[in-house]
Formats: sequence, C-alpha cells, structure tokens
Amino acid sequence: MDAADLWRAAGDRLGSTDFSRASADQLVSAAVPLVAELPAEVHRRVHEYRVRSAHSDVLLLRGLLPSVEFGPNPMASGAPLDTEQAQRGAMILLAVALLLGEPFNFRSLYDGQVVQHVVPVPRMENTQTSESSSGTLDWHVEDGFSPDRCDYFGLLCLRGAENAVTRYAAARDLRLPAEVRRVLAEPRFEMHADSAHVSPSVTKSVTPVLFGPDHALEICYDDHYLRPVDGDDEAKEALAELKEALDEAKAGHVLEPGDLIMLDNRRVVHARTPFRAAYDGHDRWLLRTMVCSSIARLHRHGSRII
Ligand SMILES: O=C(O)CCC(=O)C(=O)O
Ligand SMILES: [Fe+2]
Repeated sequence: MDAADLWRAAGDRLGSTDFSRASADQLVSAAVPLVAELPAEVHRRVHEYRVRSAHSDVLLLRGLLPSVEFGPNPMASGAPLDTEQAQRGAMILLAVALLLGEPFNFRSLYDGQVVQHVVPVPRMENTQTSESSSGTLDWHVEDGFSPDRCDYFGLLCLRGAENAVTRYAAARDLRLPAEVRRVLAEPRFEMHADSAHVSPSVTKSVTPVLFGPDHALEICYDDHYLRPVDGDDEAKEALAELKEALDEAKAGHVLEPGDLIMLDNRRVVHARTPFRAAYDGHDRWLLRTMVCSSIARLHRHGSRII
C-alpha cells in the first residue's frame, strides 16, 4: 500500500460525515478500522520500537501522506479540524497512535482536543509552548508535572519549515558523573504545569529527574518548569550538568510533509529550534496526539479526556 491508498482509506473512514465537531471518542472510533489499512511495514516498525525501544526511543515514519495542499493554517492549537484534509491526516495519526495505546488529552490543554495543531500563533513566538516560532522551544517532556503525562506522543507533519529542527535526547544516552546521577535520582525537584494548561487539576509535583534501571532510564525534565526544591544548591548544579549532557546527546530531524515522529515521553526529552512564521496561512503545521499505553490507567480515568 502506498500513501495514496492510505489517504483514500482515511477518506473512506470519514465518509460523508464532517468530523470537525466530533468528540474524541468519535474521532478515535473512526480511526480504528484504519489500523488494518496501515502498511505491514508500519506495524512491524512500531512493534519493534515498542518492544525494543529502538533508535534512541524515537520512531520516524516517512512518506505517510501523498502530496496534498493542506490549505490555510488553523489559528491555534485547540482549533477544530476544520477541513477534510486535516481530518484525514488526523485519522492516519490516530491509527498509528493506536498501535501504542489510546489517544487522550488533558481537559486543561488546548480545549481538550484529542488531535491538536502545532502551528505558530501571533504573539506566542517566544513562549515555551508549541505555538512558539522565532524563540527556541527548550528541552522539556510533555506535561512533566503530571504522573498521567503521555507515554508517547506523535507529530504528523502536514507542512514543514526549513529551520525547525525537532530535537531529542534519550535519557539512556546521557553521559553524567555517578554523583550527578545520584542527585538527579532523588525527589529533590519540583515540576510545575506549563502555561499552555488552563486551570489544570494538578499544578505541580515533587519528582526525581532520572529514575528506573540503567538500561531503561526514565526522565522528567523541563528547562523552565522544573526547579530544585527550596534552594538546594547541589540539585541546582546537577540540573546544570544535565542540561549540558542533553545538548551533547542531542539528535534531531527537520520534519517534512508525510513524516510522523513518535517520541517516548517517559525516556526522551525534546525541543524545537527557532523558525520564522510568515502568518501568510502557509506556515509550519503539524498534527499532534498523545498516547496512554496503560489500559489500567485509562480505565482509572474513565475517559480519554482527563
Ligand atoms: O514543533 C515541534 O517540533 C515540537 C513541538 C513540541 O514540542 C510540542 O508540541 O510539545
Ligand atoms: Fe513538546
């Protein structure tokens, strides 16, 4: 199957229904049968990624979209999926996400949309949100303040931007002195909710930064929203060393149309370099969804919008 066939199958899933105001459950249900239409190669690669944490815990699938004109950018991350093209893209993103778990979102984030837009937004250029552009989006994990943060998140590129490098660094690739590792493994850090959340139910948590066994090290980090608890200088120095180690371990990719990148949000920290937004309707445009890979956790929430 090639990208044109997958695109057609995604259109078949939508039929004549307009999904722009569909609920999260309706969107995901529509995408479920599309899982069977994904190329066998996609199934194989996602499975390898999920069991072996291959390639630094980041999976890049390419060529998932035919050459399509996606029309003008939506105005904000939480905007509805207004066009049929965007809805087809969402179907494809959700189908891949379903191979790793259940798509979900926080009620407090981007209107609780299960598929969000990553687009530059005027006046948000220098914020630490996915609506930024001319400012660097610094190292972070998604929603590190919450134990319910996603296990994975996927970005499907509808339209790229030349200079926008999506960067990532896996916890297990970090080179750190044992003493720094020890400090980072203690719950001496406070993670706060980022500014994209509107009235989150939890606003901060105390956490270690690195945890788990060496071969499957997990990380909870954010350049801006993580700080040492109450003037702990040793913890502060450890964070400075960690930041350098992230910069040394980093890899990156400039997303192009049809690229889908999946990041393990428990083991990988990510960032994005600055790019120019023209606000001419043809700026960079990604679709994003977050995945909960624990069915037990999903049941505990009782909803995919938590
Ligand atoms: O734009 C990117 O490449 C990354 C965006 C991002 O970090 C996010 O949406 O949380
Ligand atoms: Fe992010």
